[in-house]
Amino acid sequence: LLHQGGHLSWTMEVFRMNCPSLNPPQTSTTFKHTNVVFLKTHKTASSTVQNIFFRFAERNNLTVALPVTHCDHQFCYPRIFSSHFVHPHTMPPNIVTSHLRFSRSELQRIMPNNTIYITILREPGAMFESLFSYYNQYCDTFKRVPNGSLEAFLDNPWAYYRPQEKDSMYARNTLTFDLGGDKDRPSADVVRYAKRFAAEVEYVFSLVMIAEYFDESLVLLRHLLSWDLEDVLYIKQNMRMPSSKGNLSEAQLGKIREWNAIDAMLYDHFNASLWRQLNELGLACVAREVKLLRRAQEQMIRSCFGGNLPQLRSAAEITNKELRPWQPSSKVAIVGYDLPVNASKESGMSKDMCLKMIMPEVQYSKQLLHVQMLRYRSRYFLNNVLKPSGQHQQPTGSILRHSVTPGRSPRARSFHQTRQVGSHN
Ligand SMILES: Nc1ncnc2c1ncn2[C@@H]1O[C@H](COP(=O)(O)OS(=O)(=O)O)[C@@H](OP(=O)(O)O)[C@H]1O
Repeated sequence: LLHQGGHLSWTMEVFRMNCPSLNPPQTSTTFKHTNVVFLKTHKTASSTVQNIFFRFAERNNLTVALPVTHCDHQFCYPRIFSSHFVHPHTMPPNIVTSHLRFSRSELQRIMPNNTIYITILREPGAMFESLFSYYNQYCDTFKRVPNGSLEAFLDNPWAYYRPQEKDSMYARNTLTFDLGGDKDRPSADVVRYAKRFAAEVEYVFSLVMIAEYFDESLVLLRHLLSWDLEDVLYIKQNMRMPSSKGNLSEAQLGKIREWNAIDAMLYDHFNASLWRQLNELGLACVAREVKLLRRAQEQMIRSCFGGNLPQLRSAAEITNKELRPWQPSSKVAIVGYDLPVNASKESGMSKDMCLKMIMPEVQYSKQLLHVQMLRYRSRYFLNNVLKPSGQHQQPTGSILRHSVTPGRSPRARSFHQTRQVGSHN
C-alpha cells in the first residue's frame, strides 16, 4: 500500500525481534477479519478509529452500516440502537462504526455471528473536560452553569444536572450511557453496579481500546483482526484548538471521577485489562510494533502530503469544504486539515485515500452512503432487472440476514475468528 516491499520489511523486522505471539508474516492464503462493530463512544478519539474503519471498508469493498436520513450521521443517538435506524441500502453490513447507544441484541439482528465488538474509553478527567467544552452551548446542564465555568459545575453538579433531561447523557457517566448502561445509579449501588457492568462489557467486547495508549491499542486491534500495519495508519481527527482546552487541577480530577464514578471504575478496569493483553503480547514486541507503526505513519505522510503533516487549521481557514470539521459552537474550535499544495505528488497511496485520511466524520459518512447506494442499486438492477423472471430477489437490505444466537463470550474466541479478506502481499 505504501510502497512496494514496505509490508514485507516491517513484518520481517517484527519477526527478527523473535516475538512469539506476534502474527507470522501473512501469506496470500490468510485472511483479515471484516465483521466488526466499533462502538463509537463520545470524546474518546473515536473519530480517528472510525476513519480507520471507513478507509478499510472502502479499500476492501465492504459494507458499512449508515444511519437512515432522519437519524442524521448517528444512529438516532441518544435513543437505544434499533436495526430500523440502519439505512436499507447499507444492509447487510460488515462494519458498524457510527455513534449509537449500544444494544447487543439489536446489533445481532443485523450482524453476522462472527462479529467482533470493539470500543474505546478515555481517562474520565480529560474526557469530561472535553465534553464540557464541546457541549457547553448544547447541553442544558452545562448551559445553566454561570460563565460556562467547569469549576462552578464541579463544586455543585446537582444544582445544574437534571437526569431525565434531553442531552443529560453528555453531563454524567457518558461512557456508561453509550455502552447501554444506567448513568444515574444511586450512589449506594454504584460499586456493585459498576463491577457487574464491567463484567458484561468484558463478555461482549473483545477489545476495549484506551485513548491514552492509542498506538498500543491499535497494535492489539491489528492482531485481533489479523490486519496489516498499513490498515491501521491514521491522522488524529476532531481535536480542539489548544486555546479551547482547559487544564485540570488534582482537586478537579477527583471531583470529575466522583461525579462520573461508574465511568471511572470502567476506565480503571479496562485500562488494567489493556495492559494485561499488552503483557501477553510482550511489552518489548508491542513497543517495537508501535515504533514501526509510527515510522510507517511518517512514510504515509511523506507519500500523501509531500513531507509534512497537512496543516492544522480552524474550520474558517480550510478552503476545501469537504475537509471542514463540524463546529459545536462559536465558543469552541475544532481543528481540521487543509491539503498542502504539493499533496500526493509522489504518492504510493491513491490521492483519494490520502484525502480520506483527513476527511471529517460527517462528510465521509455522506460520501460512503452515496457510494453504497449506487452499489446497492446496481446490484438490485443486476438481480431483478437483468435476471429472467422467477429469479427475482428482494434487495439484500430488506431482509434480516442473521439470527440471534446467544453464544459463548466473543472475547474467548477473539483470536480465532474466521478471516475474510485476502492479505495484500
Ligand atoms: N489518536 C488520538 N489519541 C488521543 N486522542 C485523540 C486522538 N485522536 C483524537 N483525539 C482526541 O479525541 C477527542 C475527540 O474524540 P471523538 O472523536 O471521540 O469525539 S466525538 O464524540 O466523535 O465528537 C479530541 O479530544 P479534545 O481535543 O480533548 O477535545 C481529540 O483531540
